[in-house]
Amino acid sequence: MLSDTSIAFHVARIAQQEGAQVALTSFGRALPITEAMAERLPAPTPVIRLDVTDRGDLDALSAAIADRLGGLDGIVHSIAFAPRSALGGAFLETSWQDAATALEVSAYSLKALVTACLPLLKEGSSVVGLDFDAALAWPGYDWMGVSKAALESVTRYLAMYLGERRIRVNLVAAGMVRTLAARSIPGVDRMEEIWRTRPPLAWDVHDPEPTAKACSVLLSDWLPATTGEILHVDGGLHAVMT
Ligand SMILES: NC(=O)c1ccc[n+]([C@@H]2O[C@H](COP(=O)([O-])OP(=O)(O)OC[C@H]3O[C@@H](n4cnc5c(N)ncnc54)[C@H](O)[C@@H]3O)[C@@H](O)[C@H]2O)c1
Repeated sequence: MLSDTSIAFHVARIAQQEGAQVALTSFGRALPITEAMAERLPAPTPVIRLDVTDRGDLDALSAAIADRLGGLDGIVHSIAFAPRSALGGAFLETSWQDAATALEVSAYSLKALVTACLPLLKEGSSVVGLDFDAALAWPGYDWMGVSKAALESVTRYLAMYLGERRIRVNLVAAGMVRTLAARSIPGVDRMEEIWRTRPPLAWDVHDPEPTAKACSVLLSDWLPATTGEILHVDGGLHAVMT
């Protein structure tokens, strides 16, 4: 998480209010920011270093979690990144290298994170990722949109391969939430306008709570037979043509 607008901040807050113990991950220059944000959460929250593209960080992850929390019942993947050239309308010019960075950090990382944590995950564990509806092409979302389509597919494959261990893997496809990452997408004003005017249920881009609550439900044992699912939390926008 990069600020108290981050979706992950609110997932952590609600999970703690519901009785969960939570650890956060962060890396590089964001690490001290995440540590400062952790202080604002209702309960003590360790921060573990993790760059999802760093093999060493991934290899050290399960031992660090076991050390700080003693075990693991759930994972929230709230991670995405695309280089500037992969967003904002330059889709036809984006190099493979920049597209590959978006795909690795935003989609392959779900597999990397889950397998790194696998020694700790047990029957009934739940993995939840943050998605942005990839059934459509969005103005300016470009290779991040392609990465979300990949994330949706990675989720279905993880659901298939982890089902026999009774580990669930699902996504929350959220509507626009005004976070630092969202504000950095060129053309985001047009996207926000879509959410201000078109969903059947009124949608507030300043309110991450509906998204965070849905993550908590998927983390809990209230949906024990649901996996490989994409739960839309977007005011119903995905379902209508208005
Ligand atoms: N904000 C929205 O409108 C919206 C809507 C739907 C889905 N989402 C998704 O929600 C998730 C969280 O986004 P957010 O809007 O809260 O923004 P955010 O900037 O708070 O979260 C993105 C996080 O990704 C992390 N990250 C980037 N590269 C990483 C790497 N190599 N290793 C580890 N972590 C890395 C950043 O540190 C940051 O904490 C993302 O997957 C995003 O695509 C956001």
